[in-house]
Amino acid sequence: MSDIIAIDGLSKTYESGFTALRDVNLHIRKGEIFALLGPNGAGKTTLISIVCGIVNPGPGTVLVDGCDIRRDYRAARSRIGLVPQELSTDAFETVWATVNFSRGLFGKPADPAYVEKVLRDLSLWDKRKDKIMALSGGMKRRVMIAKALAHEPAILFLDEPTAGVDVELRRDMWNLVRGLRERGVTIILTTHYIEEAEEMADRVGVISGGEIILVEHTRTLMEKLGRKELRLQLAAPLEAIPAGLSDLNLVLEGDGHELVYGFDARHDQADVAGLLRRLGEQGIEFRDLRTRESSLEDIFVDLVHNRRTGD
Ligand SMILES: Nc1ncnc2c1ncn2[C@@H]1O[C@H](COP(=O)(O)OP(=O)(O)OP(=O)(O)O)[C@@H](O)[C@H]1O
Repeated sequence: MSDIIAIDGLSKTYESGFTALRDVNLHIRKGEIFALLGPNGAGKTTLISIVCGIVNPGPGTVLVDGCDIRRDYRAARSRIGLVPQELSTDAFETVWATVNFSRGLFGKPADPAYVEKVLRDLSLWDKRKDKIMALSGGMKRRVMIAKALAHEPAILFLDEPTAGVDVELRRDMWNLVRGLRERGVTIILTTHYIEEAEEMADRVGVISGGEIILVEHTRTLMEKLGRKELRLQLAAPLEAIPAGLSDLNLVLEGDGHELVYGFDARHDQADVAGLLRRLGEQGIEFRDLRTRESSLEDIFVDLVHNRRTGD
């Protein structure tokens, strides 16, 4: 896959003197779903806003489908649809007029059939004659997406697309994102719902303190950094881990009722059978056992935390 966005050596210091991005290098591949994860204030919106031409870039280069965002601003911008975090649209216009106007802004000829399809995909067709101000918050968000798609962009940025939206809209949103990807649209999203990134994204990038600290295939990341856990519900509570088992990575939880064995997903041949045998030798019985793999959320929290504490 070729790169549709190439960010190299990008930094950004706001007029206040605050440096929001430091030497960011990030290449997004054509047709992928890329999730940008980071704690509040990490620089996600700043990065997206620079690529979309809303915030002035600092040093470094950004190419969008080969177009330099400074030298070739209009061409670069025309490749992009942006669904911002905040709703911003002309409240007095109808849905139909708003979406068609957005298309016109990019110099695209009118295409009512295309706009109809976008509105239908977003369950907005019945609302096309309604004024935006008369719509519910969820419907307004759908309009923001329709606006972003109006000029048939090759790249769609979704900044916190599902923050505060209901389950139905979330589901529609992800169906839409999958449909767009099938048509070759590249999707970059920021999200606080890490399980969504885990489910949706081909690759994830983690940003913290204005620096990209990791970019990885979602699955590889889970395999590389994920941990597995075996949880045993004990028949009788233990006060402490028996000395004979102290060489194992065991933790007691639930007032001594639960024994947790943690091991690296990389070595998933970890000796579970050996552990169970040794428990038997110690006379420790259990009623139930469960395994759990760490989620992307666990991995993310570890990464950002380690970065902050310098581990
Ligand atoms: N116009 C500005 N002037 C000065 N500082 C700014 C400006 N815009 C953003 N910042 C600062 O830059 C940092 C990064 O902000 P940004 O909005 O990019 O983070 P974010 O990762 O999108 O966070 P969130 O998840 O909270 O939306 C923050 O500390 C913010 O206060």
